Amino acid sequence: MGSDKYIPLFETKRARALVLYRSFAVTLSVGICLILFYRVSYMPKDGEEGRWFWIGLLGADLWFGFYWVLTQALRWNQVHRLTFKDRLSQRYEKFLPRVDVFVCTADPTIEPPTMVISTVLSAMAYDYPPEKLAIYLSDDAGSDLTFYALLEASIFAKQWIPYCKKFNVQPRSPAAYLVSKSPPHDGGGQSQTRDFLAIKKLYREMEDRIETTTTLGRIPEEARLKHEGFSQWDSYSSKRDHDTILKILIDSKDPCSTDIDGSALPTLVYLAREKRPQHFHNFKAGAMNALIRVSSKISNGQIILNLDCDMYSNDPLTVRDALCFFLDEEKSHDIAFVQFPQCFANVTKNDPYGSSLRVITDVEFHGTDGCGGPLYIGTGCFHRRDTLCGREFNQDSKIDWKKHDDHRRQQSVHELEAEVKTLASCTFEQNTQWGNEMGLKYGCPVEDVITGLSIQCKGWKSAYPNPERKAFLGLAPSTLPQVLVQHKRWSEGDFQILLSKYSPAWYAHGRISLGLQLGYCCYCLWAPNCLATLYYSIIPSLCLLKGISLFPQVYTSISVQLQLVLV
Ligand SMILES: O=c1ccn([C@@H]2O[C@H](COP(=O)(O)OP(=O)(O)O[C@H]3O[C@H](CO)[C@@H](O)[C@H](O)[C@H]3O)[C@@H](O)[C@H]2O)c(=O)[nH]1
Ligand SMILES: [Mn+2]
Repeated sequence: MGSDKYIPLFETKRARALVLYRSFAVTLSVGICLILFYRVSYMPKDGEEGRWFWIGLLGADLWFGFYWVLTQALRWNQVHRLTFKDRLSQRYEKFLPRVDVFVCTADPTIEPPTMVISTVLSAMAYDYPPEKLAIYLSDDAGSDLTFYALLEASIFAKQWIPYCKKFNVQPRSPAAYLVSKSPPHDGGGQSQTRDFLAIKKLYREMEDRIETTTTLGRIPEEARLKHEGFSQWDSYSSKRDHDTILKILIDSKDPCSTDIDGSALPTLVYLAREKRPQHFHNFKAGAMNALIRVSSKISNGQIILNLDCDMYSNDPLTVRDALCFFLDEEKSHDIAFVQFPQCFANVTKNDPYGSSLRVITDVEFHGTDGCGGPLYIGTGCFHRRDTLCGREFNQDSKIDWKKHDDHRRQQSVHELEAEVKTLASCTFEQNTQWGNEMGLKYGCPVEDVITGLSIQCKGWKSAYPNPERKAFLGLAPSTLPQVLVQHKRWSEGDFQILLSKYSPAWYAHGRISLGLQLGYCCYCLWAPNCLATLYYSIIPSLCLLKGISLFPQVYTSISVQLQLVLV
C-alpha cells in the first residue's frame, strides 16, 4: 500500500493559457483607462450642450471599470481539479465515511413526484456501499402523493439498483436512462436488451400509477390500506398546518431490506417537517436544518450531499470524486465543502436566456477556486457535517477517517421514528443557534451563498471539481418569466448579503482572501450593475436623437488608439 509515501488523492492545476488571458486583461485595462481619459478630457464645458449626459456617462464608465476589476478576481487565477478515485479505493475502501443525501421538494404540482423519485433513485444507485448511504427526501408540501411516489420508488429500487450495477448503467436516473428504445450502451448483448425491456416496463407501470394518483389528487384506498405510513395524514389539515410526518421506508441495517439479488439497500427516509401557520418555516434553509437534525439520529453521515429535487445524479462515481477532496492525508484538513457545477439537461442550443450559466460554471467558479474555493450554490454540494453545523477551523479539525466510527442504534425503527419526529417540530429551534450559527442561515433569499460565505469566514476552504462527465443535471428555467423571477431572487439575495452582517466587503475582510472577497462582491453587485447598464442603453440613443455626440468619430486619433488597444 506504500503508506509511508504520501500519494495525493487530488491534484490542482493552473488553467491553461492563463498568461495569454492575463496579457489580454492588461491591454483591456489600458483600453478602459483610455476611455476614461477620453471622457474626462473631451467633456463639454459648463453651459455647453450635453454636459450632464457626459457626466452621467463618465459615472457609468467609472462603474463599469470598477466592476471589470472585480470580475478579474473571478478570472485571474483559474484552477482545475483532478481526482484519483482508484487511490481512494485502494486506501480507504474499508473506511469510507457514511454519506447522507438530502433531496428537497416543495410542491407536487410544480415538481412532479415522478421527477422527484428519479432524482432519489439516481442517488440510491450511487456506486457506494449501501450500508453507508442514506437518502432523505424533505417534502415541504407534506403531500401524500409524494410519499406514495417514494413508497413506489422504494419497491422499484429493488430491481433498479441491481440492474444499474449489473450493466454499469449511466445515468442512474430511470427517467433519463429509460427514454431510449434500446440499452444506450449496448455491450451486454441479448441479456441486456431483455433486462432493459423488462425494467423499462416496470418503470413505465410505476410511472403510470404515480401519474394517475397525481392527476386524481388522492391515493387509491387499496394502496392507503397497504402501508401504515399513510395513517400519518389522518391528522393533516393543509400543507401549512400539519404534524411532522416521518417514515423510514428502507433501513439499511434491517437484514430483510434487500434487493432482488439479496444485497443491502441504502436507507431511505421521507420527512415532512411540522408546519403551523403561526411559525415561519424559512423555506429550503428550514427544511435542510430539519434534515441535518433528523439524519444525525438515523444515519449520521459525516458527509452530506444536498440536491434540488430536479437535479439528478448523472455519474455514479461522483461521491467518490468528492471524497478525494475530504480524505486526502495532507490537503484535506481545511476543506469544508465540495461544490459541483450546476448543469442542466434542458438547455436549448441557442439558450436565448443564458440559462446554462456557462460563464459561471466554466470560467468564474474556476477562478474562485483559485482564491480559496467556490460559493455554495445550494445543490450538487458535498459538506462535512461538522462544518455545516458551525464548526470553526483550527488545527484539531482534521478528521481521522480510518478511526472506527460505528453509528449504533439501540432502538427499533418505530421507537427511532417517534424520537426523531420531535427534532423536526416547529418549536425545536426556539432559543437555539439553528439558522444563525448552526446549519443553513435564515432570512436571505440565497441562504446557500451566505451559508457558504460564513463557513469560509470561519477559516475553511472549498473545492470545485468540474469533471468532463457532468456530475449532476437539473432543469433550468425555460420561460422568460421563470428566468426573470430566478435572476431577481439571486440579485436581490446577493445584494442583501453585501449589506448583511456577513458582507464580503467588510466582515469577510481578513477572513477570506482578497481575490475571493472581490469575487463575492462581483455577484453581490449584480443588482446595482443594472443602473449603469440602463443608463448606457437609454441615454446614448436619446443623445443620438438630439444630435449630441458622446463617442469619438471613427477616424480621430483617440478613436484609433482606442480601437488598437481593444483589438
Ligand atoms: O420552502 C421551500 C422552497 C423550496 N424548497 C426546495 O428548494 C429547492 C430550490 O428551490 P427553487 O424554487 O427550485 O429555486 P431555484 O431558484 O431554482 O434555486 C436555485 O437557487 C437557490 C438559491 O440560491 C438554491 O437554493 C438552489 O439550490 C438553486 O438551484 C427546490 O428543490 C425546492 O423544492 C424547499 O424545500 N422548501
Ligand atoms: Mn430550481
